[in-house]
Amino acid sequence: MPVPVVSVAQMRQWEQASWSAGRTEAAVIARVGACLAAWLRRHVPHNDRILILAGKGHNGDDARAALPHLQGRAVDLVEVRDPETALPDLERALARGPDWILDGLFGIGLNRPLAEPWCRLIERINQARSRIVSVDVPSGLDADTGRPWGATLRATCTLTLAAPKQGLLHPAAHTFTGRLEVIPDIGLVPCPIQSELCWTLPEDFLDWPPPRPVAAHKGTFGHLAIVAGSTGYHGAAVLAARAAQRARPGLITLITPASVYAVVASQLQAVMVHPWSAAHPLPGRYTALLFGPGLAAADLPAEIPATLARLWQEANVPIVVDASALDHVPRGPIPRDALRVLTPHPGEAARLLGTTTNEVQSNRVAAVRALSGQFGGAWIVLKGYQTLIGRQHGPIFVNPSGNPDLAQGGSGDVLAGYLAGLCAQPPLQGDPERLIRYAVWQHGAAADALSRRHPAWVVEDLVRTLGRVAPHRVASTARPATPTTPP
Ligand SMILES: NC(=O)C1=CN([C@@H]2O[C@H](COP(=O)(O)OP(=O)(O)OC[C@H]3O[C@@H](n4cnc5c(N)ncnc54)[C@H](OP(=O)(O)O)[C@@H]3O)[C@@H](O)[C@H]2O)[C@H](O)CC1
Ligand SMILES: [K+]
Repeated sequence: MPVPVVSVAQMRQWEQASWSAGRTEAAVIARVGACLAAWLRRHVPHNDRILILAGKGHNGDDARAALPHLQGRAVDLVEVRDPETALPDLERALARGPDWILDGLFGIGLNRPLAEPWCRLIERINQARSRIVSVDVPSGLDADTGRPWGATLRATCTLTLAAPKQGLLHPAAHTFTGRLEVIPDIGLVPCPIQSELCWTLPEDFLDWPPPRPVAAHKGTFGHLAIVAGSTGYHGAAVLAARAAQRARPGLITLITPASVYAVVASQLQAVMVHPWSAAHPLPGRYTALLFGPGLAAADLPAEIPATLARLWQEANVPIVVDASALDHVPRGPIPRDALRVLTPHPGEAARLLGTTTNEVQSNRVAAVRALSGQFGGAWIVLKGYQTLIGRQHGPIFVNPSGNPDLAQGGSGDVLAGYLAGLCAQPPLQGDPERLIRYAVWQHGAAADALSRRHPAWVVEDLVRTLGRVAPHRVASTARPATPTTPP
């Protein structure tokens, strides 16, 4: 189950509900400590030195509770109840050159500006060349607003507990949180809070996609039609088709303008390729359609935008629209019960909304709502850091996977192809929300798996890795799943 994004007040409410139901603080803190240690054992090389900073509140208790689970590791603990008296101990510990710092100075209990000695201490820690892993919240950050209370630790990674705090998702907070990860199960009662924003967890996909029936054949898994590519952009069509293959629909047909037919067709084998013709039956026998990517050249056949506009308003099959094809989607109502998905990046979203990229980025949730509202309640995948998935009404899901190595031409084509390849499969069409969330998560998780192995990967590597990352439970003691070696 995805977890809600919560305010500090809501987190306190959840805490109180847990204590009222008989859960104890001591048990929760012990569990948090074990989870933090599990994360450190998984990510910190064995000979690296770890410094634990334990503050005066429960955030400090959490960090301290990791210690018993880190036997055999080089660990120092510094208690920081007062910034001035703790400074000599801190300096001694920093002189030992910790590779990692577990930050348990302040969590959601920080409720007023930090005095000068605290700010100096925090800046001193920032200057050390250690990777900082913050417990729950980077110390110094207001967990509601995402703004510093004077000074804030700059974490490489923030392990937030039970649910993300709303301030951590604020653009102003990103430089302090580093990569945001959620440790969902810390022993509280089931979350009593509902929220507009929900955070996708890898474990949401432990049982998804469902196993294939033993007697299934390629007809069981549908037939995707991709209309993509044009002069100068033929590679986008090839990438989308190859990524669609990784989703494993029964069949894929790629329809591409005659000007690039030969070059596109020569790069694909299992995918059937046809030159564009207005006479090609659409939706015909297809179980989903993808329009875009690469439909961008000035000499694009005029019937392609017209066909997209007609099908968008009439066809009963799922339609995914990406990249330059977004400009040809008609506003207004869409057929009831037919899946429609738009996958803009922030620049495309801004163009569709008649605003600026900065405006979109400053309130991404509002951009999703507005776009979906304009396009008949279609699903919107607003790409970028923490991709958002949602519609005009209902929950909006934040995707946790992916990293800056995805910022390269073609990665969007790959997402569109993979997503459409899943949309084409009748056994998966009954749960569009999970389908879209899975496609986005898998795309980011494949990038994360590649980046763990070597940073200089390219989009072609992404296509090979897509679909191979097995979802795992966060902060279990097991190692995270890594993809099998691409062929
Ligand atoms: N939410 C949960 O269900 C659980 C959270 N846990 C962890 O606990 C912290 C929150 O712990 P808490 O003890 O409430 O507060 P902190 O540890 O964040 O802060 C410690 C104290 O610091 C004081 N404070 C506040 N502002 C300042 C300031 N500007 N300068 C100096 N000191 C400040 C404040 O005490 P005061 O009496 O001085 O106001 C705080 O109490 C949460 O983030 C999780 O890590 C547990 O795991 C249990 C479950
Ligand atoms: K912290």
